[in-house]
Amino acid sequence: MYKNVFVIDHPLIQHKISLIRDENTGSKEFRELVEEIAMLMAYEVTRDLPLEEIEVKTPVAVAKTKVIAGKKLGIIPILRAGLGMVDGMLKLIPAAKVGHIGIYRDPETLKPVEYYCKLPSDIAERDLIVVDPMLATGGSACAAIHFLKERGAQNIKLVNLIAAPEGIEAVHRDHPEVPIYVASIDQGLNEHGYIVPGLGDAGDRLFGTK
Ligand SMILES: O=P(O)(O)OC[C@H]1O[C@H](OP(=O)(O)OP(=O)(O)O)[C@H](O)[C@@H]1O
Ligand SMILES: O=c1cc[nH]c(=O)[nH]1
Ligand SMILES: [Mg+2]
Repeated sequence: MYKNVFVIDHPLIQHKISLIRDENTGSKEFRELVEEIAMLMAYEVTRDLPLEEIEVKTPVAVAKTKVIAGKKLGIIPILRAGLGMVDGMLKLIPAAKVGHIGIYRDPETLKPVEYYCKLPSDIAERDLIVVDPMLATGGSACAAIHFLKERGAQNIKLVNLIAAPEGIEAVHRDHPEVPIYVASIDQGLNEHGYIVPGLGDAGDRLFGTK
């Protein structure tokens, strides 16, 4: 439907997305599920990593076999809610470095407000995976990607669990080359800028606030 958007419809991911949508799912289970979904999504998001051939001596013979070709990766969670996806991603790509960008959405204006940034020093040489469970208006993701580009990042992917069409369109408008990986594209936004049906406030549900 959208160009450069990958909806990951694996049954395990879809099942777990249904569980985190449920308002009766508590913080402990919500956190565990977000981590698991992030790990499963990492499998798809890393599908295009380049390989190189090496030789490995097995107990029987020398095998010509493949390993990932030394790509440097970075995982960039948008705080707070993006933190919930980091450990799941790191389980599959443990050598990745992690850079944090703190952004919250002003509840009145819905505009992103930046409050923290700590990135690996070689950010410009890394392929970056920006993670945040929710893509609503797209303001936070667009700001984070803009911030990374200002610091030299050239190869950026965005990974969200649930996206609204408005957010996808905003990212496409501002950063058309950035592929977006999502588990669901929902109906849209309500008058408070929440994704419908969505799952509510991902940060609050992860950390038990509000
Ligand atoms: O696409 P947008 O309209 O910008 O909305 C999405 C943002 O809103 C949420 O963060 P929130 O502002 O609730 O901060 P938090 O993670 O600290 O709870 C979410 O985790 C995204 O970062
Ligand atoms: O539905 C939404 C929208 C923005 N942020 C969230 O956590 N949830
Ligand atoms: Mg929040």
